[in-house]
Amino acid sequence: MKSAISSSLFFNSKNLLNPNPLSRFISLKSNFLPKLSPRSITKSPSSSTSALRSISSSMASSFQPEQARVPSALPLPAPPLTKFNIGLCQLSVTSDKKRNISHAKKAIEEAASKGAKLVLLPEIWNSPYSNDSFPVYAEDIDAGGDASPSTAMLSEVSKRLRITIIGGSIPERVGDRLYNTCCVFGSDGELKAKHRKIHLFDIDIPGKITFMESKTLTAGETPTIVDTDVGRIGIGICYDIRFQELAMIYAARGAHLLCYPGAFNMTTGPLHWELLQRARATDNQLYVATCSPARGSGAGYTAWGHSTLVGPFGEVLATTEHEEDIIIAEIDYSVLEQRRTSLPLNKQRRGDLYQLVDVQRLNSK
Ligand SMILES: NC(=O)CC(=O)C(=O)O
Repeated sequence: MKSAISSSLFFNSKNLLNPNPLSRFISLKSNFLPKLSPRSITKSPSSSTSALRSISSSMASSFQPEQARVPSALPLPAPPLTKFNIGLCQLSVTSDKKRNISHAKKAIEEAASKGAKLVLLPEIWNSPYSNDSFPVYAEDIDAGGDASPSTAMLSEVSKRLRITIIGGSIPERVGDRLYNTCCVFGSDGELKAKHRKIHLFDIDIPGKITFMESKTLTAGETPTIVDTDVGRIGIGICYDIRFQELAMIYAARGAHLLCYPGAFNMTTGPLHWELLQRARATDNQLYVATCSPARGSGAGYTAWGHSTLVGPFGEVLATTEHEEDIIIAEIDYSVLEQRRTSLPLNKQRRGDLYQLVDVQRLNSK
């Protein structure tokens, strides 16, 4: 792996040994709290009101937007490319792994031939999405070659076509553990980052959907943000999109774009899929791209489909229905600055009232 920010900038094994990773934050945070004199702590209601007034005036004077994210947000880096096309390959997935790999390869080639410089694949595109299938289809990604035909294909195609690929996800085997893993390949064919789904999808809505990824999978332990030829990209897999703190951490680390390979379902998809993408994009004023498998007939798990690109104002820029499709859409990072200038959320946060702690980055200091 070359330039995954998660491992190069922010990882520090010495600090991970700290038994209380939040201890430094707790002492930091106490500096932001208004100081209460013993006289302002009283049982009388009227005095409480005046104590509250004095708290709020002291807060107003300690307005510290730059402190709302701990450590403070990094400036948005200049991307190597301001404007480019992204390709979202909404693929049909079968139980034939060889077919899935050659099918994905053709779709990537088609997206590149239509001008995509970045291609995003769906969650679990080389295998059916089921706990029975994960162990059977899992690959040893680190061993590579014959042990991981899916990622060998991604590496070959990204190098040959000189494009960046966010390789959806596949089941990964590491010893006796299985992960739901997304591999990012640079335009030189090198594996730049590997994201293991951090939040496992365990859901039980009686009569609608029950699925327990934790029966077979192990959760990943690190956020993944990676510098590529097409900007700084934060990665999440499907259920990870529900956890806004992850997206906020990526934004604070200077992400231009968040990519979520995902396979929402027929119960949550109609209500939540687009809503969550637009929320992550609007709150963080960046691009969000998602890619789902196509809806397969007769499959045990029915994917919602609707792969989408959302802009930094929460606008749906491109989307599709549930069948197989390849979406080609333009990303223009100059819009990020425009949006952030006209609606400067980053300068308006109330660091004296609430804070987001990036535990990994804090520990690496
Ligand atoms: N499949 C997932 O990981 C998530 C999902 O379908 C949901 O959150 O709903």
